[in-house]
Amino acid sequence: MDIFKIFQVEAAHRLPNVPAGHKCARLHGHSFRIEIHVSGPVDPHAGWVMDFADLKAAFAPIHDRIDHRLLNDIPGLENPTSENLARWLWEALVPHLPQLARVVVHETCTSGCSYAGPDAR
Ligand SMILES: Nc1nc2c(c(=O)[nH]1)N=C([C@H](O)[C@H](O)COP(=O)(O)OP(=O)(O)OP(=O)(O)O)CN2
Ligand SMILES: [Zn+2]
Repeated sequence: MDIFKIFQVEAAHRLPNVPAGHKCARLHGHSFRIEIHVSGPVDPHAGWVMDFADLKAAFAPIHDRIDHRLLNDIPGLENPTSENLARWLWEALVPHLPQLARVVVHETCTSGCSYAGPDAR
């Protein structure tokens, strides 16, 4: 079964590799909505895959690294597209959360990215 928790991150970015004149080359900010999904069996006694609180605790140090930051300043996020942010989040989180199944980055209300790890297409 797959469970998830949603986190809100306020952050600024600019995209350095877009074509000349692209609006996203300018510094701007987003209220990123980030879904962290884990999957596994439902423990028959607890009745859950894992405690949502443990999921929140695993994400907390990463939230601190990106919230109210300029993403371009963070090593590995020099080109902070949704795709690169999703991959960066995966790599930061998976050592602490081996049940990680998917990272979804909602950059705006209408745009985002879903990443299920390097073994998925
Ligand atoms: N594949 C990607 N394309 C774009 C990314 C990205 O990370 N991956 N990022 C941007 C910009 O950062 C921009 O902030 C978001 O783009 P967009 O969805 O075009 O933003 P709008 O709010 O203008 O969208 P509308 O729904 O058209 O109003 C650009 N592209
Ligand atoms: Zn943007």
